Parts: sequence; structure tokens; C-alpha cells
Amino acid sequence: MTIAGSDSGGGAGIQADLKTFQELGVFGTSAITAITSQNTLGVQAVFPLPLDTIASQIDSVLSDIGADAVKTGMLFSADIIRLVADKLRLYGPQQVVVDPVMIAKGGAALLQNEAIEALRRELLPLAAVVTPNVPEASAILDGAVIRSVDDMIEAARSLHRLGPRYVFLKGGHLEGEEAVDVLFDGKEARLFRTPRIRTKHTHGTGCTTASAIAAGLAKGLPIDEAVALAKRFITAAIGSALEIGSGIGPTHHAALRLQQQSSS
Ligand SMILES: Nc1ncnc2c1ncn2[C@@H]1O[C@H](COP(=O)(O)OP(=O)(O)OP(=O)(O)O)[C@@H](O)[C@H]1O
Ligand SMILES: Cc1ncc(COP(=O)(O)O)c(N)n1
Repeated sequence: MTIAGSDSGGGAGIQADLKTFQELGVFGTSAITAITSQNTLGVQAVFPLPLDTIASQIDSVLSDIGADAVKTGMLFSADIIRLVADKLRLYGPQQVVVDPVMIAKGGAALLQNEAIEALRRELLPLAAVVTPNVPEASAILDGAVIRSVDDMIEAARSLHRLGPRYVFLKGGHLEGEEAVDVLFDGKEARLFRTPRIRTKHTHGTGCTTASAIAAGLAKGLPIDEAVALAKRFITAAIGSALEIGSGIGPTHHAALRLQQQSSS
């Protein structure tokens, strides 16, 4: 299940999550928190949904269908975060992946500033995995400076103290020949490295990665295998990114499957 915002442009949000679930062989359900008018040029408008509309969707899905894993994305406000945390405590899904979405690539706010405290207190303790990018990790840690892989490991250690079982800190925003991510389990940090792909078309990489981790966990994979699968999935998707629209285009969610089909 994904609890997230709708991206009309189809590259991020609920749309990216459901495409990723389908590609990885799990059945996707959703609760939409906000509707965004969005394309490759940016976010033109954000319409958060009323709390009872969000609560009703979550109740419908979790009271009947259930979820082997729940992924949260754009939650927009402290009130929505508190509602989602209440529902997660009520239904108690075992695998909760929290993608702390804050700012879209073009700079639009997808989370209000005052909601960061609610994210820290209410949601992170419920997370099996939290998947911040570098700016998000820095914001959660009150402006911690993160410029290197060593800084990322230190930040992952601090984030782990806020309660999630694992921290997966993504390094897409750092410079360098490689895209390096850190998985921290409370004791050891494991690095996941791939060559950095030279492309501007990376809209939705964060949503897609978190959903791929959730899909792996839903299938019963241990965390390091779920993360390794997600890294393969997003690397293939960025490598075949779609040049649609005139701005930052989306990644290609079918890329890993198409590569595997052509090599078999
Ligand atoms: N140019 C790139 N080449 C290869 N891998 C990349 C590239 N950019 C990002 N990644 C990888 O994509 C995944 C998502 O990372 P990123 O840091 O971009 O997340 P994000 O900022 O949350 O995404 P978004 O900006 O969509 O919210 C990570 O595994 C990261 O290493
Ligand atoms: C509804 C929604 N959720 C998340 C993102 C983050 O994705 P990105 O940073 O790639 O724009 C987004 N743009 N829209």
C-alpha cells in the first residue's frame, strides 16, 4: 500500500509507486493524501485532501485487504502525519517504509516546515525503514551538514536514534562519479554504489526507490536484499529515463524488466 500524493505528470508520487509495485510483482493499493498539478517543469498547484477523506481510504484498504508493506510519501501537513501515524498504530502493519518527502525537484514544498517535528516524533518510530535524501536528512537533523559519505554515515547514525529499525540515506544529491547510498542498522553501515548516470531526467527517483524497497519487504526479502533490488531497479529506470516534457523527465519504471527479458 502507498499513502502519498498524486503526481498528475506520472513520474513521482502515487503513480510512480503503483507502477513500481506492479513491475516488482506485488499488488498495489493506495490512499491519496494530496492532489498535485505537476509536470516536468514543476509543481503548479497542491490540493491537500480533507483528513476524513484520507482516513476513509486507509480504513477501506487496511480493514479488509491489509498490506504486507506500507510506504508513505508526500504527507504535506502535521495533521496528515498525525492521522497516518494513528492509523498505522491501529492496524499495525509490520513493514512501514517512510519516505520523508519534503521538496520537489523544482523547489515546491511538499511538506510544511512545521510538520517536520511531527514526522520526527510520530512517524519515524513506526518505520521499518526511513529513506531520506541528503537535504531531507539534513532538515530532520536540524540542519546537519552532509557533504561526504562519512557525513552520510554519521547522519544515518543520528537518524537511527529517532526510532526507525533501519535508515537508508540516499546520496543522489551529492557530487561525484558514483551514486552512493548508506544502509544503517543501528550497528553497521553498508554502502550501495553505482556509477552516476549523466542525465537530468530524475523526477521521481526517491518515490520509486522507496516503493521498490517496500515491494521487496512485502515479498519477504531481508532489508539488504530489498535495498539491493531497489538500487538495481532505480539504476535501470534512470538509465532509460524518458525524455518527455521539456523539463526534468521521469524515469522508466519498466526498464529493469525489459533488460531482464532481453538478456534471457
Ligand atoms: N544520476 C544518478 N545516477 C545513478 N543513480 C542515481 C542518480 N541520481 C540518483 N540516483 C540514485 O537514485 C536513488 C534516489 O536517490 P535521490 O538521492 O535522487 O533521491 P531523492 O532525492 O529522494 O529523489 P527525488 O529527488 O525524486 O525526491 C538513490 O539510490 C540514488 O543513489
Ligand atoms: C506527489 C509527489 N510526491 C513526491 C514527489 C517527489 O519527487 P521529486 O523530488 O522527484 O519531484 C513529487 N514531486 N510529487
